[in-house]
Amino acid sequence: MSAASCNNCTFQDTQFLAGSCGATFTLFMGLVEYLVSSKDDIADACNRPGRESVKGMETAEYDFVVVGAGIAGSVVASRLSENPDWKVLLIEAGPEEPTATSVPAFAVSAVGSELDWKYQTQPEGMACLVTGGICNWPRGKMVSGTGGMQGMMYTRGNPKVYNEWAKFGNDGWRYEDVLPYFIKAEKNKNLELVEERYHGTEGPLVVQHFPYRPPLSEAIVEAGKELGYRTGDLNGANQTGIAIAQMMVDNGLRGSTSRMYLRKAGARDNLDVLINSHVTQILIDKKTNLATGVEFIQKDGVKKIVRAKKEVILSGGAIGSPQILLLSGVGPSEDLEELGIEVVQDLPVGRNLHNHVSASVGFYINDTSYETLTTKVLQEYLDTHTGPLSATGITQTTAFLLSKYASDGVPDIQVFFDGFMATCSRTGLAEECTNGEIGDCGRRYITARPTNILPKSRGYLKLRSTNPKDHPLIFPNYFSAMRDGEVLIEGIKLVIQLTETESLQGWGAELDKKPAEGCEGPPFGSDEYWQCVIHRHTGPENHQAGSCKMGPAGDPTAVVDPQLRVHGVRNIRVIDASIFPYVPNCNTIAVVVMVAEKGSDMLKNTWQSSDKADNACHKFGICQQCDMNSKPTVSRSVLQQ
Ligand SMILES: Cc1cc2nc3c(=O)[nH]c(=O)nc-3n(C[C@H](O)[C@H](O)[C@H](O)COP(=O)(O)OP(=O)(O)OC[C@H]3O[C@@H](n4cnc5c(N)ncnc54)[C@H](O)[C@@H]3O)c2cc1C
Repeated sequence: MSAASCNNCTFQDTQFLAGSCGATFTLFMGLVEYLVSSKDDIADACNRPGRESVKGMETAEYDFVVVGAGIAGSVVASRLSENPDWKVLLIEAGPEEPTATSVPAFAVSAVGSELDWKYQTQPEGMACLVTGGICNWPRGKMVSGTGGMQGMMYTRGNPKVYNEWAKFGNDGWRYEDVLPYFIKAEKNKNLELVEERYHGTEGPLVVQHFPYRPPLSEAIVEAGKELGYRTGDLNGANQTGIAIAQMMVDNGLRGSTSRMYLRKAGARDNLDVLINSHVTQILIDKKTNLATGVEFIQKDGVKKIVRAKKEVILSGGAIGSPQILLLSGVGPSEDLEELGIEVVQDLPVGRNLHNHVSASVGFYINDTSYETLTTKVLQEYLDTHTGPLSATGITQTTAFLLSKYASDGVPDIQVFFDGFMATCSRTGLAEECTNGEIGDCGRRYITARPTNILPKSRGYLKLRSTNPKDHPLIFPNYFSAMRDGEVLIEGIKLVIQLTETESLQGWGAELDKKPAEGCEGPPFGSDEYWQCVIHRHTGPENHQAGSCKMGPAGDPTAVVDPQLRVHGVRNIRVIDASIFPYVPNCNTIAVVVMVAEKGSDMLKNTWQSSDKADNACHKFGICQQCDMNSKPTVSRSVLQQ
């Protein structure tokens, strides 16, 4: 940790970059981190809202307590605090968002560091076999959440996905209902590249192309076009196609929701942001099933509680939110009883957990250029926020494709590409190759990652113990639906076709035919071979969802209702990726932000009218008991007086 300063402002800036590339690179990467963190325009120290303690917090009368300052929580806390009459507390387990996460090229560098919860799945029979069936599930533990360690790609998924959500009884979640919230959140700065009627220009979330891209990214788009795919807006009327994706980035800096929403709201007197504080449970009155606040442990180990007059909002993500509910007695009764936890409400919390799944296909290209993180590149970034450090190499190119199993024109495959990322330099010298050697770099190795984005397999999580610091037991059940593997193998074949196009042959693209470790038996390229690859070298992906599923009261698989309120418990909502009935066929952040915007409006609608009614109650001296959802039972005519 070091204190970063801007004029007279300071904050505890967590250093993670030096250790992110292995021991040989520590010195140079440490220097890079020091230089980046010293820049006031990147560190933004004066606008950091996080505090390790808040004076008078325990006696403070918060209206709302929001748990988790990740993608969703940062949006919810800033939207709620727009009402100056409401006092809002946002609690985050990790530290402030480190400065070096702002640099796009270090998109995923915090993975594996102390800023990562480092979840691991229980051994699986059909996935990640090369590591004993255990898959890594990185999740961010810092202000910005997993938003501080992700690729910044902005995609919304297919309109039909939301129409399906609504078909399950989720009124108000059709595409036409959610589109206004995608638009509300967005400030699109490349309108010339998109179909305008689907995009917003007034929201906090800046969306545009990175300032830089390596020429190969354009060649990949051309390859897609040769195969007959369209390019253009992948978030408009037609999702299928290949394009340089739009990204959440502004002025060459990562566009986390903490930077774009929370820091702007941070100066408000009615918003407190408490960091390094791990929420252990929600306080629920067992007689009334009413949530009254939360319990948490601070960094020094001291346990505290804080009260919420109106609601507790869980935005702890697809692992954190169900874990907190389970610790609070909300979950499958048989699991809770096994651990001796008193059951408040029997609900399928932690079930329906699922994720996209991918495989990696490597190929060589003719490119003798050097490592892109040189001292010159660093200087360019520090001066103008442009150049290779302001982007994620060819990872900014993506494709949404249809396998032969796709139905209704909804893409079931997304392809990501990895390479040309300006990270992990050993010396920063201009002639350094990607492997850290000095000299002739020869050919360059890049990978494509076809991903099954409409998986059918469903897993679950449950508590390991009653200790809130213990990670839950995670069982993803990858490939338990056979079709998931078949779709993925189709994706691999589509990627190979891409490399055979004139456009990529111009780069000398050549499939890496060295058999993957443990898959030497079957003939290379046969379905049997790819089966082996996907099971042994599974790409476990990072779009975990569904563990507090949204559905109407009659749905036995639902945890929250279409207003995001936990069934049968009063004054708790879940607002994050865990509420997705099923994960949309795209990267998940744009969707989480949409859910957070919509959830914030639901909270405002509930409580602004309730406040009005309360005022009317007091004015006319006729206060009555509140009903289940805390709407005062006061007659309309009184409100209209
Ligand atoms: C390597 C990687 C790359 C990715 N790339 C992309 C991409 O390019 N585009 C995209 O759209 N998506 C991407 N994603 C996915 C995306 O980051 C997540 O879907 C998104 O962050 C989920 O948002 P959330 O608000 O649900 O949870 P999170 O962002 O994870 O936020 C949850 C927050 O709650 C906090 N928390 C949890 N438990 C507690 C507790 N007990 N007490 C206090 N605080 C708690 C956490 O510390 C965290 O800050 C990527 C993810 C990863 C890991």
